[in-house]
Amino acid sequence: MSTVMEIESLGKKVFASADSWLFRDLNATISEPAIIGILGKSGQGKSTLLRILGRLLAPDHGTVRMEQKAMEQWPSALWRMKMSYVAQQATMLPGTVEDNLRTASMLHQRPFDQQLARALFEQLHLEQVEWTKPAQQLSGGEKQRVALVRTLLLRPAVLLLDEVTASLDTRSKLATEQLLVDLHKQTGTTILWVTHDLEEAKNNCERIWFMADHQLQADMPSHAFFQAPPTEQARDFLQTSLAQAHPDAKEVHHI
Ligand SMILES: Nc1ncnc2c1ncn2[C@@H]1O[C@H](COP(=O)(O)OP(=O)(O)OP(=O)(O)O)[C@@H](O)[C@H]1O
Repeated sequence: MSTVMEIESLGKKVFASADSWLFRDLNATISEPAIIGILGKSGQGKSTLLRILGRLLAPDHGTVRMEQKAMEQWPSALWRMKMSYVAQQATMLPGTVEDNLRTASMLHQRPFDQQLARALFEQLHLEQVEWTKPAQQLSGGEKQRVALVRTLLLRPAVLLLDEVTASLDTRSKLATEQLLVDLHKQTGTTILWVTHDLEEAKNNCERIWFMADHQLQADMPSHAFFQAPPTEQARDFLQTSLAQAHPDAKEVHHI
């Protein structure tokens, strides 16, 4: 099987700054389909990385290869269909829920798979949502899940998820996590999953990428990362995140 993705010396400068890098010299190879959690403090460039991978932003250095072909050699629409970004703040297109579902497929010249859309709605507890409803009237959590379904209908090889469970209640969050894990198992979809929820990363991700100090500091199996965080920043990050999640705990070693 060919490599899923290679990231080569990728860099992005801080806005309008000639020599300050948000991250630089980022290298990683995803040699087989996986669910990878991307962790790091706020402002490390996790969303920016996903947006570059999804070709919504250009890098200032380096490139990304998919199927051994550099991103510049791909038509951008085809790249975006194969490697698709789902934003934290879901943006609904004008029109109804059904318009939203159909438009994404239409734009990418894919037949609209109504059966799959219905099945995904059911799995994500969206079956009560009328397809004739104006999409702008959905709640934040409904928009987030509809945006995910809209993207899944394109059957991307790589899903780039930016805190997609952040505005969901527990039941919807667990259903979404289960759907993503099942999808990976059944179809071999690779998932790059930015999250601030350590339990979510620990329970669902096989590998962890940890971003700190303008670099990808760790790329390792999830259990190893949580059991023995490899750098001081990683240890601090886990301690701080756990202390925030469990303010009553006296001392937290690792989860
Ligand atoms: N297009 C861009 N070019 C350069 N810098 C950017 C760009 N977009 C965002 N930034 C800056 O990069 C920094 C990191 O933003 P980003 O949202 O990628 O971090 P993050 O790690 O995902 O943070 P959070 O966990 O809070 O979502 C911010 O200071 C932001 O202003």
